[in-house]
Amino acid sequence: MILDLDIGNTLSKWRLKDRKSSEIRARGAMWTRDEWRSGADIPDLDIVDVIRISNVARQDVLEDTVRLLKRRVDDIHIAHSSSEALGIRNGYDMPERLGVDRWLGVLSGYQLTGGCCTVDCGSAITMDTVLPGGQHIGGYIIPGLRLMKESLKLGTRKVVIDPEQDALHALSPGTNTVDAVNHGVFMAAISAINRLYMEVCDSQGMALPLLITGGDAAIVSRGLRLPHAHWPDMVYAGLEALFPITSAEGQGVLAGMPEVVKPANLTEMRKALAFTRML
Ligand SMILES: Nc1ncnc2c1ncn2[C@@H]1O[C@H](COP(=O)(O)OP(=O)(O)OP(=O)(O)O)[C@@H](O)[C@H]1O
Ligand SMILES: CC(C)(CO)[C@@H](O)C(=O)NCCC(=O)O
Ligand SMILES: [K+]
Repeated sequence: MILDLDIGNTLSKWRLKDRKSSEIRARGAMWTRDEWRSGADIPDLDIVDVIRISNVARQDVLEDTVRLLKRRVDDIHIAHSSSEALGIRNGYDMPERLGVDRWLGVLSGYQLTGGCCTVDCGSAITMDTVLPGGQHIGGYIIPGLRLMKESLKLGTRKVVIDPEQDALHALSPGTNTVDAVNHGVFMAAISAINRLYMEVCDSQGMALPLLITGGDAAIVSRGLRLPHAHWPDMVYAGLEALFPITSAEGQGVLAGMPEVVKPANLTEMRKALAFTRML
C-alpha cells in the first residue's frame, strides 16, 4: 500500500492507495500541530511499504513526521519545488521557494490540460499559471476563507459557510454578523479568483482551463461563475506524477482526474474586464 501525505498549514491529509489496483482504500486528516499517536485518525503503517510527502508546514514538522514513519517504512519520497520537472519550468526567481503544494498542483494540472490556471483554496488561496509549452509564470497568494474571518476577530471564525447553502444566498447582504462576515469573505474570495483569472488570460492572450482544489474548493466552486473543474486530489496527483509507482501512474493516469472543462470565451472575459476597469 502507498501512503500519500499532504501536510498543510492547518490540516495534514492522508490517503492509502493500493499499488496493484490503484484504488484509494482509505483517507483521513489530522491537525498539523497534533502528534501522530495511536488511536488518532492515522493510517495503519503495517500495510504501508512506500510513502510520498508534500509539506508546506515548518521543517521540524516534516522532520518529526519522517522520523516517526521511518521506524516502519524505509521507502519515503519527499517532494520539493525545483527549477524544472516533467517538462515544466518553474517561474519563481528562487524556484525552491515556491510552495510545494502549488508546484504539485501545477505538475498535475499541466499533465491533465497542457496549460492551465490552478487554484488551491486552503489556509491560503493560491493561484498559479502554467502555459502551453510548460512555462510556469508565477502566481498569487491571498488569505483563505478561514484566515479572512479570523482576522476580523468578530467571533465568527468557527462559523463555517454552509457548503449546502445556495451560492446566490451566500453572496447576498448579511443581516447579522455571522452572515455579513461569511458572505463578505465569500464574495472577496470569489471576486479575487474571477479577477485574477481573467487578468491572467487577458495578458497571456488565451483562455486557459481553470482547475480548483483544497479544503474550501467545494464551496468556492459553487460561487464561481466561470467554467472550471474541481479536482480534490490535485496535490496528491502531483505526487503521483513526480514519483510514479503504480502502472497506471507510470502511464500518466492520475487519481480522480476530472473532465477538462472548456474555458470561458476570451473576448467575453475581455469585455467584462473592460467594464470593471471603467469603474
Ligand atoms: N474538517 C475540516 N477541518 C478544518 N478545516 C476544514 C475542514 N474541512 C474543510 N476545511 C476548510 O479547509 C481549509 C483548510 O484547507 P486545506 O484542507 O486545503 O488545508 P490547509 O492545511 O489549510 O492547506 P494549506 O495550508 O496548504 O493551504 C480551512 O480553511 C477550512 O475552511
Ligand atoms: C501559500 C501556501 C501556504 C499555500 O498552502 C504554501 O504554498 C506556502 O507556504 N508557500 C510558500 C510561499 C510561496 O509559495 O511563495
Ligand atoms: K493546500
